[in-house]
Amino acid sequence: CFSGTRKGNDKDFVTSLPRTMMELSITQPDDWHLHLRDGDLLEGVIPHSAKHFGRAIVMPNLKPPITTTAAALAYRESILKALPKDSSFTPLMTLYLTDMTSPDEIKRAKKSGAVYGVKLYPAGATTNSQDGVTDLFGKCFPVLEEMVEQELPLLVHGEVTNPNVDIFDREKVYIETILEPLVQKLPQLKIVMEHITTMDAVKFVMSCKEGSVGATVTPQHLILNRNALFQGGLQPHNYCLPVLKREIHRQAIVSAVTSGSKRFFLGTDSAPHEKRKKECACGCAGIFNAPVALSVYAKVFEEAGALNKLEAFTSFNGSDFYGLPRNKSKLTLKKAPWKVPELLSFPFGDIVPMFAGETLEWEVSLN
Ligand SMILES: NC(=O)N[C@@H](CC(=O)O)C(=O)O
Ligand SMILES: [Zn+2]
Ligand SMILES: [Zn+2]
Repeated sequence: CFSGTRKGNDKDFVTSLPRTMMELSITQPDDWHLHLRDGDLLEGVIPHSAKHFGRAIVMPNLKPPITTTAAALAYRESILKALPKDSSFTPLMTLYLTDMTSPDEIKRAKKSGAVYGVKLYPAGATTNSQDGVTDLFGKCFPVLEEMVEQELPLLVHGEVTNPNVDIFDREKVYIETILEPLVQKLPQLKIVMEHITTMDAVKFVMSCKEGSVGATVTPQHLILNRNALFQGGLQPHNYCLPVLKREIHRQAIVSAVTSGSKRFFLGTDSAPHEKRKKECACGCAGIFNAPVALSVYAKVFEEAGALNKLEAFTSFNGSDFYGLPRNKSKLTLKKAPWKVPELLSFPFGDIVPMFAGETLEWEVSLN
């Protein structure tokens, strides 16, 4: 049971008035890894992120990808236009790194004030990564050096694409063959290892200098293991990349984030695809978790007995890593059951959210 009062003391953020009405007041979270898409899909999904999160690092893997500052600025405008009227949600833009990206583009990106990171997709690793990097050290080194100069972090989808490497080992091999050498060669480069899925990633991040290498962690990689892909039949809505891993890896990630380490922060990797593109032969990778993400994180921290560490993970560590001010506003999480919709229907089609139709225990209460 929890004790404390809501107001008066910053540390007393948990209240247990009646036992059934447990509430947690936290600084408004940010989402440091988000896919907002574009067009109709953007308009459909953005309210779900804007409702809970103050800011988000917006991934650039559109078709075509956001490879220039000009494209990032235009994308930012379309995001702002798609926002609900009273929303103060702030999109933080990223550039999609290619073999052809120039150091000048990095300078422009920084100068724009709108771009907060450069995203590295190994070519072929994930959704819309076909224009990604084929040879990081051979083709992108001058750009990486310019990023050090401009203090722009490299955001990494850390998986090798070699078909001979087992899909469950792709993150580990990426760390060994790319990330460890990269940190050796360019120790001043800030790196975010995105959506980590293995104990190997936890160890790697912990082995680096705090503040120079961080990691985002998704709800799915904290609460599901790879059994969830096949439970009672093939489960396309639990399919994302990097793919879910063994239970021991999930436990290592839970330990890392609930330890209170500043190196790990919230990044949902909410990645909507239409239902018909998930429930088909050759379904897309990506889980639409924006509506449930905060509920899931709260449950994971509660089960680890670490609710007192939740706020740092959701609302402090990411902004501190990026060198941005923490949010000022607050958000309340209430321990109360709520049912996740089975389906979100839009004029253009349907989207199935993570945990569709299930009852979750923590509800975001919007005052
Ligand atoms: N995570 C996913 O499975 N999919 C993401 C891409 C990504 O983050 O790798 C997407 O854009 O759909
Ligand atoms: Zn990715
Ligand atoms: Zn992603």
